[in-house]
Amino acid sequence: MADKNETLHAGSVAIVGRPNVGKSTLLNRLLGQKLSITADKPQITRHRILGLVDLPAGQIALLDTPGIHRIPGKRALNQALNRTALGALAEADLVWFVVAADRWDDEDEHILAALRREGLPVMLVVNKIDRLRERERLLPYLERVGVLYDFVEILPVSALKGDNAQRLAEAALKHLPAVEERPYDPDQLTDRSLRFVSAEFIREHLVRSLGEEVPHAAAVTIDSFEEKPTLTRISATIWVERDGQKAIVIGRGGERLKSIGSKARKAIEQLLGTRVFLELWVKVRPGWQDDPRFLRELELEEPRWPKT
Ligand SMILES: Nc1nc2c(ncn2[C@@H]2O[C@H](COP(=O)(O)OP(=O)(O)OP(=O)(O)O)[C@@H](O)[C@H]2O)c(=O)[nH]1
Repeated sequence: MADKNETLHAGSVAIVGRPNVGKSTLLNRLLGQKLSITADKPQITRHRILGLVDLPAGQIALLDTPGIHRIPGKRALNQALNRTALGALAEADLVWFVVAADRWDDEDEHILAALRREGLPVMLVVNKIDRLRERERLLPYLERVGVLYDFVEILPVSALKGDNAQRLAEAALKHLPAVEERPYDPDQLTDRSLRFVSAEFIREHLVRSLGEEVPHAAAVTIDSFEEKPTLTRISATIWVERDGQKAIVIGRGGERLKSIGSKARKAIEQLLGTRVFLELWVKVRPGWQDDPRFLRELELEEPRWPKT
């Protein structure tokens, strides 16, 4: 229950923005823990990931979403990513529209047009302020973009360094519905299974260790996941579209696959709090990005948040 004098607020906030703008980094920063995968390559987030932020004044169900592309192209995967991102808006009470402090382009414009159509309250989150070499450029930028929409608030932040991140969460709460009680279990981090998050951590290290082309052609599924008190045994498959990509992922003498496995294992051990035995396989599945059944296997269908 809320204290007598304190009003609790709770609700969902969708984090939207173009690819690579820092949405997942912001989610992880506010959770104080890694949940959503990040990389220095666009379009890494493929799912709607929910992370729960529990604060003294309330709770925020943060919805991280795939970067929205202006022109998604013909591939079923890309279209599904855009649908997922825009679909999160239907669940949201408030939107964080994330843009970069040093750039505003057509893709931002396109997303803003979609937000206008939805008519939800929108906070403009101007990220990566740590990258600005000349700080005096920030104010004119904020003035210029601030008039493009009736934003409920505009906040410059650095998701990477943490500047203003806490203020952003506190400011968002004020725009969420007042509630009698905390709707979520404060100990619950996400609506995703540990199995799902583990597959994502493997994909993160895969993406990080490869060049530009293969990451988008790669997917990860978990074949088995056996939890024991001190050891978790995981067997997973990395799917690619062509034999050449399989060879790249495995690397000379299996070195690359070994390194991906070792980094992913450490990340999963942190998440699970147990030792992890991780077995990785690489298999070819031509055209998986256009195979709706396989996309469903990858959980591109959204789960529902289990209310407590
Ligand atoms: N300098 C700086 N870099 C940042 C900041 N926030 C994120 N980044 C970097 O930007 C890159 C992309 O970050 P992500 O969080 O993966 O971006 P995203 O918007 O989730 O990307 P998509 O999955 O493509 O939608 C990573 O290399 C981050 O480390 C920031 O505040 N400052």
